[in-house]
Amino acid sequence: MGVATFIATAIAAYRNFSTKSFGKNTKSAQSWYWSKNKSRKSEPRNPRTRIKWTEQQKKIISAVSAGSSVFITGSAGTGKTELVKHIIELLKKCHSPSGVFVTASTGVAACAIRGQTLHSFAGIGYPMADRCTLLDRVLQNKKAYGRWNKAEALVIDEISMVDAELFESLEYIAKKLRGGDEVWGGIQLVVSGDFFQLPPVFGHQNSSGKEFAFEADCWNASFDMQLELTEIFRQADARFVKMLQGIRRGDCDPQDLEVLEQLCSRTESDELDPSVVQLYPLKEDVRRVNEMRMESFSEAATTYLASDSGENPWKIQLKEGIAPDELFLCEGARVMLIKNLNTWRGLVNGNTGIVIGFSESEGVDVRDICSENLLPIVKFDSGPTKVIEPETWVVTEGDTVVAKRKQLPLLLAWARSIHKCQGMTLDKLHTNLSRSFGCGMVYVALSRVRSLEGLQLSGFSPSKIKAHPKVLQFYKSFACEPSTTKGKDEGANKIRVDTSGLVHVSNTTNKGASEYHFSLSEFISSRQKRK
Ligand SMILES: Nc1ncnc2c1ncn2[C@@H]1O[C@H](COP(=O)(O)OP(=O)(O)OP(=O)(O)O)[C@@H](O)[C@H]1O
Repeated sequence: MGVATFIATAIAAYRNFSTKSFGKNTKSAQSWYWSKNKSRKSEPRNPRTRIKWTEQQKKIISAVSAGSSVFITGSAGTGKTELVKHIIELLKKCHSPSGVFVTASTGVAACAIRGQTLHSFAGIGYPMADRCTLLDRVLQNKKAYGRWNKAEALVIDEISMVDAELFESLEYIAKKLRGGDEVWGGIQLVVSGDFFQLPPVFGHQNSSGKEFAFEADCWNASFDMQLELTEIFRQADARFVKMLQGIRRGDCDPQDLEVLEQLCSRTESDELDPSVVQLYPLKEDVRRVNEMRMESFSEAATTYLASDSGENPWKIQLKEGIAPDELFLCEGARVMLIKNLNTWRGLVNGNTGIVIGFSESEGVDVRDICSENLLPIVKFDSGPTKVIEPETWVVTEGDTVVAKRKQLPLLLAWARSIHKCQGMTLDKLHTNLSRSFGCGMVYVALSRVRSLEGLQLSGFSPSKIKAHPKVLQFYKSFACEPSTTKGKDEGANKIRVDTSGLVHVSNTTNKGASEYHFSLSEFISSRQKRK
């Protein structure tokens, strides 16, 4: 009881502290274009302080405060990353800050939580090898050895892209280096991600046929608690949430399929709106579309070259992160914000807008990234207009900043790859899924957008919706459905397309269940006839 009260008081004190430390930054407010008579005094407090944690999120916060290792999972937009960011601060208060290591499976995800990639934290080098070789490499790497010994807590975000072999090897290394029999050598683990999203990039089966991290022998022993967050914040429309839940599990019922087909035909008949972010499965399509759009402008572009400090391999991670090495902008360029600047005014990661001009940089000298010392003025689709100043991305090792990148928090936004959109929230998107491959890709693409109204589709076919059978099996242990989902409609057809392209239509009523099988072409032509 005493401990619980202490923890509750500590959390409350921490929240109070973090509330006070927010909203102090008036620097960015200076570059606002104020609407007439608006007093800066009326500027509302940063709403990040207004996040009201759900009971599930609170449960996780309490468990972490009590020293438990947790696995946080849940659909896209359930607040995993938001929660992880809060937990990182909490861990730094529970442990010594230098003993808390923040990592993610990819550079983009790592930069989003101000951490480093799991690979670079571990110091295991390349190429992948058996666990004994990896351990040898760490032993020869003084800094990596130091990190493993110093670690009191380890955060791993976007776990879906970490394979079983890596997870097992890291646990082995932790145990060997730190001595004793405790799993992960006693390190408190906070792991987050959704296995229905993108699988490991170089996902290969090890000799025992394992792919996903949850297949690692040590997976269950690694956690005191595994919890699936079920309240979705990104989308409010129950119909869209239900559709996304089906797609996440590799299903799509006839009504949803009809909606998706309508979205496709609407897009085909419309000229592609350049204000809409285009998501592509392949990088080459992203590059082609962005370059093509930039070339259509006659004026010369202003160049912004990222300014990096620190040493390799940390600097290399920044290159793999979200802020680009080079950014070419001109009036009319479509851009997307890649940092939260002011949540209250809707200037958050993923917001899109258009460059309407450039302003001589007065307060801030930006000659290190732009020889012309110019800053772009962006008119955001959500309304506000703002001069965009450079931001800094850091790689931290424990509490030490080991590399920094200074760049504008903008990307050309006509097109983007699905792999680099994980974690994003978009108002409008167009996704061309004709070259979609593998499991989870359709789900990741579609779940970025807030509403069906903001979604345009092309190249879609039901066979692109894929969920890995092992992932489906794994999630059977998390029994509950998202709370905004109304649950399975009794008597409604459920459609599943298997990897061979065979369509399975099942119908479950309280009188029993039936299942029918069609080839994809039979299924599509029968649906066209129905129309
Ligand atoms: N308790 C909460 N109350 C209100 N909004 C929340 C809460 N938790 C998270 N959010 C908001 O929900 C949105 C989605 O959160 P977040 O990006 O953390 O989701 P995620 O589960 O990590 O998604 P993804 O799997 O797509 O990366 C964010 O705008 C976040 O601020």
